[in-house]
Amino acid sequence: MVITSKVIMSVILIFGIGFSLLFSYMLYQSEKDVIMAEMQKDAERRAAAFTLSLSMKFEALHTLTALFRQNPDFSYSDFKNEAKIVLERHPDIQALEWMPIVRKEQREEYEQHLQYIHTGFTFVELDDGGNVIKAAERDFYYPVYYVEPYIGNEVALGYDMSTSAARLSSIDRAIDSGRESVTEPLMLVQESGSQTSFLMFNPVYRDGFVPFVNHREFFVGAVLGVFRIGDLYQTSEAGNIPHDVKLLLYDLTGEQKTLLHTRVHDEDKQYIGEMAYSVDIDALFDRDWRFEVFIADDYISQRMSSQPYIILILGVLLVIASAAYLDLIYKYISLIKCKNCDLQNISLRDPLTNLYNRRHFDDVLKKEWQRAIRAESSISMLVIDIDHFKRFNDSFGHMAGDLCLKEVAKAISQSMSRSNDSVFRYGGEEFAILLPNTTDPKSVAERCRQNVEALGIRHPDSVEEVVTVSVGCAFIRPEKGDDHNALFLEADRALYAAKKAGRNRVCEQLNQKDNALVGAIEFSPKD
Ligand SMILES: Nc1nc2c(ncn2[C@@H]2O[C@H](COP(=O)(O)OP(=O)(O)OP(=O)(O)O)[C@@H](O)[C@H]2O)c(=O)[nH]1
Repeated sequence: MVITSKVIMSVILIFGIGFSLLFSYMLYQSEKDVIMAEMQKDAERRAAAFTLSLSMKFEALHTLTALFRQNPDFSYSDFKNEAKIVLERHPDIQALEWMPIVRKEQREEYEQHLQYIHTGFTFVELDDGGNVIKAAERDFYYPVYYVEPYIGNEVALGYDMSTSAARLSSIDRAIDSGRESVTEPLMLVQESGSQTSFLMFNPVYRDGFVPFVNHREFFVGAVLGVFRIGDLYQTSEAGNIPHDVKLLLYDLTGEQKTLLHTRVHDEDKQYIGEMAYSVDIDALFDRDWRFEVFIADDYISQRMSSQPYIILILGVLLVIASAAYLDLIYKYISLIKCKNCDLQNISLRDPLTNLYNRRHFDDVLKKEWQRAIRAESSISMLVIDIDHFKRFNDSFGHMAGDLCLKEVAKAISQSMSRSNDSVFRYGGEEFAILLPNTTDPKSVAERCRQNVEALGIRHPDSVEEVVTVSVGCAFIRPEKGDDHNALFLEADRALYAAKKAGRNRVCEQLNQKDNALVGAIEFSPKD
């Protein structure tokens, strides 16, 4: 199979561009992986910062709780002083509160006790419409008794937490476990905006110890911290997020997934719906919180370097340049080959008639001779000579003689019907024709003779008054060891016979070994 330059070029282009694409895609992927890994590291760092910030606030709450555990009869002013110190360091805590357990019979005493600071103080609850009303009578109360800062949390003072299921379940957990407990996300009674909050209860027992059993019997109250999630989020390092990242904080405790807070820098951006990364917050005791990170559509493209594209463009250009260069080389080589062919062709042809020359005749005869031996086929030869050409030259001059030679050559060439028949200018006004695989050269010879005569080139010194040719032909089925010159000699002998018989005729030398007619001469129908 001959592989053309176009096929090679196509293969180079397809593979080269394919490899460039593959390589730049791999580079793109690895850069993308690095960007995603950095995003994950960043999310983890923010989650860690948020966790640390929460832990520090809880730690501060513990300090305040410790004071109550030492002295459960801590006064309001002592509480305010201690709480102020904590709040100075943690201004993002919404409020610090003391919530005693008050039995039915103690309610009046408790209410009166605080009325000297807050006139008209009473235990309160919310009605179905969310209005603050006086707390109904019940066996015991969990009222917000001390609150700091008071400003901004006025509504919370006296609020009976036992009326809120979310708060009550957290208080119960704290009492029974002797440990701090965090509520589910809820709306504060003092909330003026739409932020979600949570409370943290630190239980305090009589004598300051956490009892082994009967926790409820010894429970005297709880120190609690009130936290607005948005404020915590904003003040921690987690709040400072890049433009193209959206951070969502969820509570996953139980079966529900509750959105606690969203942090987004640029609301107008389009964020990919699928979560890019999530990281758990593990500072919240019995609650499972999680950050989920979403990235903008252009998050990766904006961080991506132009390297993969440069590699792709350079790769494609290099491949195209290589293919073009190769194409040039191919063209150059074929040009040289062509020139060589032309030169070779020139060296094989006769410049006057453009027929093959004598040198080439010898080569072709040897080859055809061998081929005929191998194929056990016949080979025929015609030898054609213009009649009285000397006279023609003498009458019309050498130049007219040349023109006549050209016309005769053309007429002879056009008499050939097979593509593998070859016409040669054997020398002077003599032509030789090789007819491979042919046993009847006489018909071709006769056609040549007639075609030349039909040219009608005027020849006053010829019998027919036009230029004619005499043709000698022969055929042979050569065998190994036979001399290839024999065929020409036989045809030439026939030509001699044709000349001798009066010219303008075909004469065949019957030379077949099979029918033993060697040496016999047979003339064309002209005679
Ligand atoms: N114009 C021209 N004449 C040529 C060329 N080659 C050979 N001749 C002439 O052809 C003539 C051949 O003459 P002869 O060999 O005597 O044969 P003839 O005159 O054709 O006579 P017969 O062959 O016996 O019919 C010579 O005069 C050559 O000069 C050529 O290339 N151009």
